Amino acid sequence: MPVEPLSPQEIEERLAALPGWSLDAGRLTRSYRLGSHFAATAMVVHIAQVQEELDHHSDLTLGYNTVALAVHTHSAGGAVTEKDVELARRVEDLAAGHGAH
Ligand SMILES: C[C@H](O)[C@H](O)[C@H]1CNC2=NC(N)=NC(=O)C2=N1
Repeated sequence: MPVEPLSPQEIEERLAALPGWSLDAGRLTRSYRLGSHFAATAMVVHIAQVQEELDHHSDLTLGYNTVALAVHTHSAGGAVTEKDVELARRVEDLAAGHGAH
């Protein structure tokens, strides 16, 4: 089933409930800082598991002690959709357990 693009107002509403997330160059983005490179790496693996479960994948960047995500929906022509919001929510849910902030 095709996913519909969210309107700018819908994106703002979703972002209001996702502190730390923003719309940057048409993608939902957030960066996290962690306690070590190993902790950041473990979070990347956890996010990869969620992305496989959802069959929805961000551009996921591992730094020394940072993890950054940028996501939009390829199958919706690069628009932001509920699938991106769902991934952002799932990442928020797991972030605290990794000590990410
Ligand atoms: C075949 C597979 O379901 C698709 O290619 C999925 C994979 N992950 C995806 N991720 C993102 N961000 N957008 C998509 O449209 C998408 N499509």
